Amino acid sequence: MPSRTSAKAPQRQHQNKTETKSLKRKRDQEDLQKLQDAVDKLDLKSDEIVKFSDLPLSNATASGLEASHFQNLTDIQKAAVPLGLKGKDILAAAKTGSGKTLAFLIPVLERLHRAQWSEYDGLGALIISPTRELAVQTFEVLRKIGRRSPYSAGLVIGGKSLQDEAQRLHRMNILVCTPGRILQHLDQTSGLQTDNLQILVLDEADRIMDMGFQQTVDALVQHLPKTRQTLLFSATQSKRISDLARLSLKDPEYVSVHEAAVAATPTTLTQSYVVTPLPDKMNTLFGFIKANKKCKMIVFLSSGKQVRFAYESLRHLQPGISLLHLHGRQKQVARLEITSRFSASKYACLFATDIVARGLDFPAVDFVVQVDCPEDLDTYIHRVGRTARYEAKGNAVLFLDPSEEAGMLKLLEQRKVPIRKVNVKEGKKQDVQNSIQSMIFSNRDLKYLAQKAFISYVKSVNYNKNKEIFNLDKLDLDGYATSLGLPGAPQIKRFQNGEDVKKLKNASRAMLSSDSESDLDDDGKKKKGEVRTKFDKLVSRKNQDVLTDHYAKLVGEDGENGVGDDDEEDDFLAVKRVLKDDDFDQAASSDSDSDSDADSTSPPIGTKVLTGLGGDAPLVVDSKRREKLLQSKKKLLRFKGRPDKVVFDDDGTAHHPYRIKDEADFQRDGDAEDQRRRFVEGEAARVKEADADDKQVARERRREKKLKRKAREAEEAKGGADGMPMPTLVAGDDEDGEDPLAFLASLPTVGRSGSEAEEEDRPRKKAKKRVERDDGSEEEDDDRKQKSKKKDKKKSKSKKVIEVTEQPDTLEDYETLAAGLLDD
Ligand SMILES: Nc1ncnc2c1ncn2[C@@H]1O[C@H](COP(=O)(O)OP(=O)(O)OP(=O)(O)O)[C@@H](O)[C@H]1O
Repeated sequence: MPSRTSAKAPQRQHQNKTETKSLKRKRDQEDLQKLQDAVDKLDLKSDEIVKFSDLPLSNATASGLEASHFQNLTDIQKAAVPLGLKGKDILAAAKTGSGKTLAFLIPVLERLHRAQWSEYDGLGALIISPTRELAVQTFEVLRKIGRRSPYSAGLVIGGKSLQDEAQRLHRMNILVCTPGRILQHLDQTSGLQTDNLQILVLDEADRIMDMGFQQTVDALVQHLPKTRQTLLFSATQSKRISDLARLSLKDPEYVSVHEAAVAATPTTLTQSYVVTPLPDKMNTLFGFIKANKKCKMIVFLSSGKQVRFAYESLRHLQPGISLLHLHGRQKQVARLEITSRFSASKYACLFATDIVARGLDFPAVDFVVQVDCPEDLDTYIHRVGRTARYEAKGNAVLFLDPSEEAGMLKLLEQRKVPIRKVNVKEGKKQDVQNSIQSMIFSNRDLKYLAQKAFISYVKSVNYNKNKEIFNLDKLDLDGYATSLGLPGAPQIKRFQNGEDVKKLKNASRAMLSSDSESDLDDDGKKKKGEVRTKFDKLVSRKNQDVLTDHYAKLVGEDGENGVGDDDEEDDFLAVKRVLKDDDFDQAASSDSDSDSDADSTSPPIGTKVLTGLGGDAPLVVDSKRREKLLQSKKKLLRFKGRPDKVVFDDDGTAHHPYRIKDEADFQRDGDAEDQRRRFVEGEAARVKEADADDKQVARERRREKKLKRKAREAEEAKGGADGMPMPTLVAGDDEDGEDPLAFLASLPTVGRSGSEAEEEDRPRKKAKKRVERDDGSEEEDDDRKQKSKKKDKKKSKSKKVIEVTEQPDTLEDYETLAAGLLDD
C-alpha cells in the first residue's frame, strides 16, 4: 500500500503544477482583457492623467518606469502616450528636452505586451534614429524602462560584420537602429522577418524624412507591413503631406503641445548672440572658453575639419578645461568613448559637428556655443536644445559675422526664438592668432588641418542657399585664413575666370604680397639690412606644397588621426597640386593625355590654386589624386608585358614552375608510353600515401573532439547540479564558445525565472498539447519526463542566449558591442 501512495505522489504533484499554470494563464488573460478595456475607455481629453500610475499600463512597464524614477508625465507624454496606447498613428512635435523618448517607448512596450509578444514572434518594433549616438541613448532608455519586460532588444548601428549581426537579429523583438544599417539587413539578412511588425518609430522624424535619408527610408518602408502603427517624433516636426504618404500613415493624429507657446525653445534657456567678425572667431572662442572654465559646454562648428582644427590648435594653448572633440569621421569606439566621457564630466568643452545636435541628452550642459552659424533654424533649435533640458536651466551663445546678423535675426524672429545681443568684454578677449601661426609653422599636420578647415568652411557657406546670411562676398576670407595661422587665403577657382586663372597659375611667386616680394632678391633670399620674421620666411618659402612627403604618407589613412581623402571636397573646392616631374613619376605622364587635370598650365574646373603661398609653381591639391594614381597604375600594367610565374625552391631560388625536357634526354629515358605509365603509377602511389595520412589526421581530430565534448558534458552536468548557469552557445559560435555578439542582447526577463518563465513564454498551442497528454500511465510518464528534461535542457540553452547575455554597461562593453555591431 505505501508504495502505491508514494508512486502516485509525483503524478499528483505534476497535476497540481499544471493546474496552477493553467490558472495563472487564465488570470493573465483576464488581466490583459481588463487592460485592453481600460485603454479603450481612456479619455484622451482627461486632465486626470498626471502620473504614470494613472495610465493603463502593464505591470512590467509600470514597474520599469517606477524603478527608473519616472513619476509625472511631461506635456508631450500626456498628449502622446494615451494616443499611442490606443494604437493611433502619431506625428508629434514638442520642444527639445521635453521627454519625447518616453512618449514613444511606452507605447512600443505596451503594444507588444497587449499583442502577447514572445521571443518566438520575431521583430515587433523598429525604432529608427538618425545618428548612432542617439540610437545608443534610446537603447539605454529602453533598457531602463523595459527592465521588467520580457522582450529581447538589439542595437543595430553598423560598424562591423553584417553576418555576425545577422545571426542574432532574428531573435530580437525590438530593434533600435540607424536607417542605413537596418536597410542593409532587411535587404540581405534572410532571418530578419518584418511581416509581423507591430510598430515603427521614427525619432527626429523630420531629419530621417529629409533629403539625406530619403532613398533609404523609402526602401526601408517597402519591407514593412502596412498594418503597423507608426509614430513620428521631433522637436521640429514637418507636416508635409508627401512624408505622410511615403509612410502610409493612417489618419495620423498631430500632437503639438508647444505650438501656442511664446518661444520655440525651452523657457529655461537664455539665448544670446555676439557679433564677431570671422577673423576674430578663434580669439573670441578662446576668450569665452577661458572665461568659463568651471562649466560644461558644447561648441558647434560646421564641419569635422573645423572641429579638428579648433580642437588641435586650442588644446595646445591649454585653456584650463578639458577639451574633447566629436565628429562623424572618428572611429565608432572613439565616438562612444567621447560621448560617455563628456556625459560623465563636470567641466568640459566638447567641440562637435551637428552629429550631436539632435536628441542627445548630455546631463547638466551649461553652455551651447555656436561658433559657425547653423545651416538653418531647425539646426539652431536642436543645437541649443542640448542645454536647458527637462526642467534644467541653460545658456546658448551664437557667434555671428556682421554680414550674418540681419538675416539670422530675421529667421530667429520668424520662428519665435527670443535672443539678445551681448558684447564681448574687451578685457576678456584673447589674441591667439600669433600662437596659432607659430604652431602652424612648426607643425605641418596642423597647417594641413588649417587649410582643410578653411576649405570646408568656405564650402559650407557657399553651399548654403540662404544668401541673406551665407554670403562669401561679404566675408573677410583672407583675414579668416590668417586667423587660422595660414600665410594667405587660398583663392577659389570658381570665382576666377579666364585670364585671372592663368595669371594666378603663372605668377605663383608674384602672388605673394608685393611687400614680401620686394624683400627678396632674385634668388628669393633676404635683401641686405631687411629683418625677416619666421612668418615672412614661411610665406616666402618655395615649397609651400600642402602635399608634403609627410602628408603623402598620411593620404589614404582614415579615421581619427589620418588626414586622408575627403569625400566631401570633390566639388568646386577640390584643389589640386601640379605634380612635380618626379612626383608619382609615370603616373602623371600616363594620365596627361586623358586627364588634363595633371597639366600644370590649365587647371580644370573644380581646381583650386593656392595663392599667396610662394613657390615656383602654383600649388594645387587634388583630393582625387589617389584614385587617379591607382587608375594610372592600372594603365601602367599594360606596358609591363605578361607576368612571369615563378616558384621558389628550398634555397629561395626562383624557377619557372614547368621546365620542358630536352628532346634527346626524353628519348634516352625510354618509350613515351612506358614513361607515361611510370609517371601515373608513381603519382598514384604518392596520392595513396597522402590519403592515408589525411585519414589518420581526420581520425585523430574526431577523437579529440569527442573527448572534448564528453568533458564538456560532464562539466555541464556538474554545473547544472550546482545550480550554475550553463555556458551559452548560439549557432555560429566558434569552438571555444565565445559569443561574438553577446552584447546584442535582451531586456532581461525579470519577475519570472527559470522554467516558469519559459513555460509562460512558450507558444500557448504547445502548452495546450502538453496539458492534454498529462493523464498518461506511470511508465509513459517517466519516459516523457526524461524526454521533456532533454527538451528543457535544449530550450534552456537556446533561451539563455536571450536571458544570460549582459547588456553593455561600461565602455569596454560598448567596445565589445562595437566589435560586433557597428557603422552605416
Ligand atoms: N516624465 C519625466 N519625468 C522626469 N524626467 C523626464 C521625464 N521624461 C523625460 N525626462 C527626462 O528629460 C530629459 C529629456 O528627455 P528626452 O531626451 O526624451 O527629450 P526629447 O524631447 O527627446 O529631447 P530632444 O528633442 O532633444 O530629442 C531626459 O533626461 C529624461 O530622462
